[in-house]
Amino acid sequence: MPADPTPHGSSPAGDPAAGATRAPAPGPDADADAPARAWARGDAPARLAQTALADLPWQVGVPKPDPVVVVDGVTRTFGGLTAVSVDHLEIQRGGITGLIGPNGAGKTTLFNLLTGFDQPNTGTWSFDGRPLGKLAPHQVARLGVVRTFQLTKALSRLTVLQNMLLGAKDQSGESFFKALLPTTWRGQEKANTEKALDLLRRFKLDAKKDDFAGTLSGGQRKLLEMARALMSDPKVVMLDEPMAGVNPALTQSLLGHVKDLREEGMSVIFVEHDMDVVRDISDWVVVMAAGRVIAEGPPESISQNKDVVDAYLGAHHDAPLTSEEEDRVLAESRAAIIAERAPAGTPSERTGL
Ligand SMILES: Nc1ncnc2c1ncn2[C@@H]1O[C@H](COP(=O)(O)OP(=O)(O)OP(=O)(O)O)[C@@H](O)[C@H]1O
Repeated sequence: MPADPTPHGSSPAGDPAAGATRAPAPGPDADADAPARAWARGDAPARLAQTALADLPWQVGVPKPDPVVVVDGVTRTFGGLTAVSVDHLEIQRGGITGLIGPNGAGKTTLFNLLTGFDQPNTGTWSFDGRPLGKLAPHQVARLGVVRTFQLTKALSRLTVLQNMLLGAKDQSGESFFKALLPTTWRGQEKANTEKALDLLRRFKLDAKKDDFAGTLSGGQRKLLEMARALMSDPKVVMLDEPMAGVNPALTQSLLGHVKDLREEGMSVIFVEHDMDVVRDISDWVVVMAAGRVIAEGPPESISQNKDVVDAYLGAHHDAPLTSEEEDRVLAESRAAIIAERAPAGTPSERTGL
């Protein structure tokens, strides 16, 4: 579903035309110690993330109080096309960050780069201060950054439980030395199976554990992907369009699961086109267009941002046509039909008109 950039919230800046670089300065009562006090009070993670982000200016590249992922100068080109060009981006620890943007903005490519599924032309990025460049996906996952895919990658010919076990951090065959000690890996396998079954219960997939993943519905596959991602005890979970193709009944359940990840202390970055979902669960929203980050801020700031509205309108292919556009399309169609009839035969012979 294409994102709807129409304003829904109200901007503290009071300026609906505020562009990406015209973010409000921190308010007079901006309080640098607020996040630390919130931690000390033992506030719920959702509240902590919101407190940490509350007084930040809505500025592209704005430093976060406690960044878990930091991206610097990352570019990726395909031939002449610059798919990603991100100067500086920080993701706040413990928050849910929504990554939005029109089709082709570079969101999935950025996900691919950050998780080792693709390599950039330039740039560096880090997780918890540790550079992640040049690492393979399984190494990135082992460090604590996992992802799901827009089109789910559940292996159809494996059972649900087998799919889960593939997500486990310590596979029995992973280490040659462990494989030489059957008791170690049997114990590990048992622990992994128990963990998988726990997660399947939590995601209400336990009754399907012996079914082939190929028999699951689209929504159930999304749940399976999320559950499998949790098998490796990640710190950062990156979800690529987790709600796409999911029926409304499962949407609420998926949204609940995403919020639960934050409650358990994980940082979530998710790509989503449905702005209702973005508004509902994001603590912070990053907007990309044509490979660049064009805006950042809390959800209510985004639909007010002129650059964001322009980016979406520029790419909004399914907006209703204006009457001028309708006339133009009709004229082009008529011209095409006439051209088609011209070379040979009568209209009825060629087109049935
Ligand atoms: N492997 C590739 N080869 C060539 N071009 C690519 C490749 N992968 C992505 N692109 C191009 O890079 C640009 C960014 O694509 P990307 O899939 O990252 O966008 P997106 O924001 O995730 O889009 P969507 O919301 O439609 O999934 C697009 O123009 C796309 O066609």
